[in-house]
Amino acid sequence: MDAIRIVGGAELNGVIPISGAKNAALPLMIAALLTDEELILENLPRLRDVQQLQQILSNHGVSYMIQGKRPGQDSMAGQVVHLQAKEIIDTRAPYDLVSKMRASFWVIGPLLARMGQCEVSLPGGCAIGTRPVDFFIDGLKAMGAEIEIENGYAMAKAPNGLKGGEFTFPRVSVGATHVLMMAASLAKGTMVIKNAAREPEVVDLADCLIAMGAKISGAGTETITIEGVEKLHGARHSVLPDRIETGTYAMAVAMTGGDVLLKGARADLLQSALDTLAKTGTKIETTEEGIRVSRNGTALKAVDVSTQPYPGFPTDLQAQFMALMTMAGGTSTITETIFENRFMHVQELARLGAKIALDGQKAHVTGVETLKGAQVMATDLRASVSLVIAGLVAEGETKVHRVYHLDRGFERLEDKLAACGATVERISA
Ligand SMILES: CC(=O)N[C@H]1[C@@H](OP(=O)(O)OP(=O)(O)OC[C@H]2O[C@@H](n3ccc(=O)[nH]c3=O)[C@H](O)[C@@H]2O)O[C@H](CO)[C@@H](O)[C@@H]1O
Ligand SMILES: C=C(OP(=O)(O)O)C(=O)O
Repeated sequence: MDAIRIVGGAELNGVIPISGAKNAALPLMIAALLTDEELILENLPRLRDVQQLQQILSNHGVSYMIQGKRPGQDSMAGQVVHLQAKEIIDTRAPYDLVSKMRASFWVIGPLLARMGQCEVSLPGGCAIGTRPVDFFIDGLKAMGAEIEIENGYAMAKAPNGLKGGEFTFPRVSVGATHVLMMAASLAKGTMVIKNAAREPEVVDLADCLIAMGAKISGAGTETITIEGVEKLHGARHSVLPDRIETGTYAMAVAMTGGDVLLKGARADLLQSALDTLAKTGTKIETTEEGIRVSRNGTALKAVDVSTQPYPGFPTDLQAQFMALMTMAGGTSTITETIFENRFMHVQELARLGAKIALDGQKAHVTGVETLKGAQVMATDLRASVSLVIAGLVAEGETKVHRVYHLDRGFERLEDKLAACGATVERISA
């Protein structure tokens, strides 16, 4: 299996293009199930999760056509993909496909709304906690669905169609907000979702659904109101830039030092993370082209952080920030509040010489003078990239194994870093 080999020590200087967001692309692709007309998505990233979802959707009958590259188009430009669910040929989302990726469970919303019934395997995804689906089930039940869990499948039906109503999430859930919003778009009457996720990806999905004819207001706030319509139509929508990829490369530059333009990045999508990074002594500037990140000679300061739903510091940047703090002056306390088991990178960072003490949901990271290269592997996507960030400054060679995690969510990671001066390559280990 492939690994990423890094020889630490080089500064990053240059330009890194930011891809379309994985966590927006996935629900947007799933929204294609809501209409028999064509949904055209621009700026879709080239990722394993996107490919995996393509397979799941084609199993339901969605045709998928990647528009050819235009002459002179930048090789890093996102794909333009045409999706069309003219007819839903299968309402079963089988274990083999769904178990590989959490977001594939989200087909439950559109399938139920359009077809009145479906059977969806309980999901898999990153090993970062138990990740139950109770909010999805309770939310859909509040819309009149009947759902039983049988043999590892959610068996869902809505014999009289889905209807509006009100549902308050016990805690913020991005996925369940996506699903209720999609389901309610085709329900009878008005659905009010309270304590909804405010993540930019929720707003992106709402924008696309509105372009498809949905009547949605309040996306990006705690209360979303959806007035159901009989039918949705085709639309063209561009996936927003990936705020987690942006934050990851910003932290990589903070770690190595240097000066990099994150082209196409939008600061408003990750202000809390950028503010935290600025406190470490990293310079952040917003330009017309994106975000410029630099650190030239200033020492890294230890900063405490606690993950929170948007607009707070994202859990998907926690591992990367921890990698950065391993080289800061002093001790930083990092608190994970979203997932109960998202510290799997700690023991791997320790292999590189990091000093981290775990105390329940808190990690106390005491900066060291140097990290030293080693063989490491991680069990999830963001944990894997945190090891790459540490490897960029570790003395000697670091090999990050299980690259498939990285390929789920980072498009051409090694090319983007190598173009800015890092010694990094993909090897067959
Ligand atoms: C593909 C995608 O967009 N994934 C993101 C999405 O995951 P995902 O949508 O799975 O995460 P949620 O926002 O649903 O999870 C938040 C918390 O709610 C809990 N919960 C959720 C649903 C439920 O039915 N019951 C329940 O208890 C979860 O276990 C977790 O502790 O948001 C997370 C939180 O920002 C990110 O880390 C993931 O990268
Ligand atoms: C946890 C993540 O993905 P997923 O929800 O698909 O497991 C992530 O993108 O960091």
